Amino acid sequence: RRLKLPPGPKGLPIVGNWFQLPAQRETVKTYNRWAEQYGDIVHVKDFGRYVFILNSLKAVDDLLEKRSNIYSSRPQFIMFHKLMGFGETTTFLPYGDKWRKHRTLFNQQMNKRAIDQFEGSQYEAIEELLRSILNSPTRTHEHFRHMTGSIVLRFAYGYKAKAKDDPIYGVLNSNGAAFARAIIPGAFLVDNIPILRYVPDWFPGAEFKKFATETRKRLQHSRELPFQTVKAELRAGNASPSFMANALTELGTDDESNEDVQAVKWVANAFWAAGTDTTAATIAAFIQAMGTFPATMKKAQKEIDDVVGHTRFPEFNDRSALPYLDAILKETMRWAPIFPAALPHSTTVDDVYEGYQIPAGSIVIPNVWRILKDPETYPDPSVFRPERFLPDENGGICEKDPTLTGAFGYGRRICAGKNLADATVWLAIATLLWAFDFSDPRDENGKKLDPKVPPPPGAFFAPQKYTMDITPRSKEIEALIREGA
Ligand code: HEM
Repeated sequence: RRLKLPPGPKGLPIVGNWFQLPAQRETVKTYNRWAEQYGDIVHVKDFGRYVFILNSLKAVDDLLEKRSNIYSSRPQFIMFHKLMGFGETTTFLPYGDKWRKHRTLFNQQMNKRAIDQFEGSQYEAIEELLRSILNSPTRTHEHFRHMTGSIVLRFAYGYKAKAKDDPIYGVLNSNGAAFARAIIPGAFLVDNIPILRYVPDWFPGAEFKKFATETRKRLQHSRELPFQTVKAELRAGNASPSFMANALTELGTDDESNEDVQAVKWVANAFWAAGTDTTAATIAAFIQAMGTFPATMKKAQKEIDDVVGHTRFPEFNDRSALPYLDAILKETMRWAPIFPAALPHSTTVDDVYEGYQIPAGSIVIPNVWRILKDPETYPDPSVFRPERFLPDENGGICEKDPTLTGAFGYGRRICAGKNLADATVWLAIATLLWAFDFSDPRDENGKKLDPKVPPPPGAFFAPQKYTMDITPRSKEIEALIREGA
């Protein structure tokens, strides 16, 4: 404790830097400004909590990767984690046995063989996407969400969503607004003045308790409804293969007092919560890049035409023959990382790094945006250039794979669904490039989009709403899309 803390902006007594913390505005801009001023590791204080922002690949590698045994917990907030109940989801569990159980369940379902079993539902979802784009090309964002949502639902529960307005979406999304509000540190006073959680519900100013109770109820319903459906199907012997059906069958019980059954329910829910918008946003960023960089799009389409032609849909088996597409996938995740600051980690014991103290319980935030836009690692970072990930004339690849340097996070908390995300995004890239030409992305006022993709205001990169010209690449392809495979 006698060691100094890393440099950072000066705070006020008691509240620390609470007023300067970016909440949902200017997150990356604020972190970058502090990085310029104070260096690779910046310290700020949020009331009594120590917060460290890591601004370089070296710092995240040294701490979140090499010391991941002590940098893999999550900060815990009273409102979000305890009162609303989000603290039980895989993503926000503290490091420990419960979290390990969740990750084991994830790993069993996220290996390549398990994902391959769901290829059929991925093909169905992508074909529906193509037809939807043909019919209403201005509503791509909605189509992407339905596509990724239906894949995740098939995967998690064996449920086949009928259309974009399937009632299950309403149930699973019912907490979106509450989540977005509560995830902002300090959004509720009770987080910084914990004793407030004990004020009676009728007390003036205690509306947060009602808000928390309602959120908790909706969260429980979104876990229960699909669970009860799969349970009934299993008992009737007509359950489709899915994560939940397989896991319950393996456990040999659906008894809800069993801890393992509870874990299965939460993990299935995390598939939805963590896997739908993330994947859809990545695909939206990809077509924005294609519309903005037409030479790259043409080059990729030539590669696909040579391997696939216009008389069949691309398939996963084509992947090894399409190296440029893999490079496009990596470049999409670098160019527009959808979690510009990943998710905050926290430390479980006191640590020392480069002569600075990092107390147990500190919040540690990786500045992913800065790392993936560092010109030392990725020259001309704002340019979408997949070639950076292909072997150069000496056969070496000089630029680091962004799926390993931040786009999926770090260490033991690295994205639990990255194999499914990789498969879905790859299939979307291959099939969309095979099917359509994209051009002239523009915002809602018809203004051309900034090709440099500015950092998002908050902690999640939801590509801004845009439209673009989307046209089928040939009559044969259009006919195939209308017919289906
Ligand atoms: C392109 C799509 C996706 C991206 C870019 C992405 C990115 C991320 C990132 C940055 C994190 C935080 C890692 C950290 O804290 O260091 C994360 C965590 C997580 N992701 Fe993903 N993700 C994607 C898709 C998915 C999918 C499809 C699923 C599941 C079906 C999923 C499940 C999870 C879970 C459960 C966690 C929390 C892991 C933990 O805390 O142990 N993600 N993801």
